[in-house]
Amino acid sequence: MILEIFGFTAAGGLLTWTYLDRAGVSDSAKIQRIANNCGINVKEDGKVRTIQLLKKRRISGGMEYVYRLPLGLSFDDVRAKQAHLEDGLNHKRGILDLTVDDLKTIRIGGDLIPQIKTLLAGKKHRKEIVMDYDGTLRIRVYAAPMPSLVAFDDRTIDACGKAGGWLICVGETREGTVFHDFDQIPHMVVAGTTRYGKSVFLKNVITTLVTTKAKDARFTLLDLKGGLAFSRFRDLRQVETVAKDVDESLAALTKVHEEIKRRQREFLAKGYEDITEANLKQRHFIVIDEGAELASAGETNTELKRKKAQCEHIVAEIARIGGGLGYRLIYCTQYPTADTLPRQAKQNSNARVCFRLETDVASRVVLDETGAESLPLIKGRAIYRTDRKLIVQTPYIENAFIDRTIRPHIVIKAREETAPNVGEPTKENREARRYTLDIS
Ligand SMILES: Nc1ncnc2c1ncn2[C@@H]1O[C@H](COP(=O)(O)OP(=O)(O)OP(=O)(O)O)[C@@H](O)[C@H]1O
Repeated sequence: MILEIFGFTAAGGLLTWTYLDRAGVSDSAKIQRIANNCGINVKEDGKVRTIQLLKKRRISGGMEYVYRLPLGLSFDDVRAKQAHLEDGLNHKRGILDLTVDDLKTIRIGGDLIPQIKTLLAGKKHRKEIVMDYDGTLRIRVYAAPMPSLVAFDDRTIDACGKAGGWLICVGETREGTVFHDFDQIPHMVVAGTTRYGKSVFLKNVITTLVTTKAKDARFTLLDLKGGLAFSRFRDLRQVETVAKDVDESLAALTKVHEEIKRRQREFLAKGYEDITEANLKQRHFIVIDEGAELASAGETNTELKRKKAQCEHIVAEIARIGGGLGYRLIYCTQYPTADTLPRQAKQNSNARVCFRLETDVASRVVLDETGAESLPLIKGRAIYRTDRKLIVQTPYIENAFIDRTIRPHIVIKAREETAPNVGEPTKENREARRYTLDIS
């Protein structure tokens, strides 16, 4: 039960509540007033014109208001005032999400005021708004915020497995769970400022696919943040490499590139158009975190610059031709700029998962529009952009859960201790490569 109150007064130990069932009416009037007061308007022929309400409807968890924008006002102008709209809608008002069971916890014989204060403290919500523009301005007002924590558990993996395809769970929206199918959209860009959930999201993806596609998934993991985030996956049967620096990344990418070229020749010779026609079940994921470390622009060391440029070239090739051949690129960065997000990777990645970013410029680099800079300061909150744009709370996966889940897939691997050279083995690098048996 959602009770909306205009405030409560405690008089003589009694609490007076005003119950309201016409939130929609008052919110539309408020939006109009806030719009006028905070400058969501333009002047035309001496008259002030603002947004004009066309219609409204109930939606799950709130109301949607549809407006016509006056000529000369852009969606960005309105979005810049999102905080004004939200604060205005929450002015002197709170939403209490109380259940009958909550009320039953109050001990009538006890001191009522402290009990009620404690109960209300945990139950007060702010209204949240979400805005969209599709020729008309849509403002959705939700009575309660989205969940700020969604747990990743066995049910998350089961839901992906049961649905078939190469599904992973992107997160929860207000309307339900959103999945991404890597066979429908092969490549993905993941971006977001530090500590908002990129690595956790990548771990969600790997853990899911290792479990649901145990036989067919393969991974090349480039962990340029020092190898810490992906090291737990190192000994999985499905994992080819965990590269930790530019040299190791170049070696791993070169190997993938050679495979791609080989497969391309094979498909050409056999007349297959793509992986589906070739009826190959295997998919090879190349996961790069942090992509900016491979950017050659700005690198002052000549040798390193050359290696990074080679890496960039291969990443672009994977993005351009890899999809149809069964290769999937997941490119992750916290510093999205034209230099750190290669054009081919971006153009060929029709899925973007974008956590909060510092600026609207960075948001445009990733999403081609602003928005990521105004996501709330909530870890795991992201925009999932395909042909549509959804705000999701990505699931939080615990390392202990990952370790338990992937344990059956761990194998004994011969680990290469040094791989100084890339490409065809020479006498020197054959000698330099030694292997140790790693028993985990
Ligand atoms: N989906 C989530 N739900 C709730 N909390 C999360 C979620 N994802 C991440 N967090 C929290 O945020 C912390 C940082 O997450 P993560 O390591 O994924 O950040 P990151 O974006 O990869 O940061 P960096 O770029 O600095 O490596 C986690 O340790 C966890 O506490």
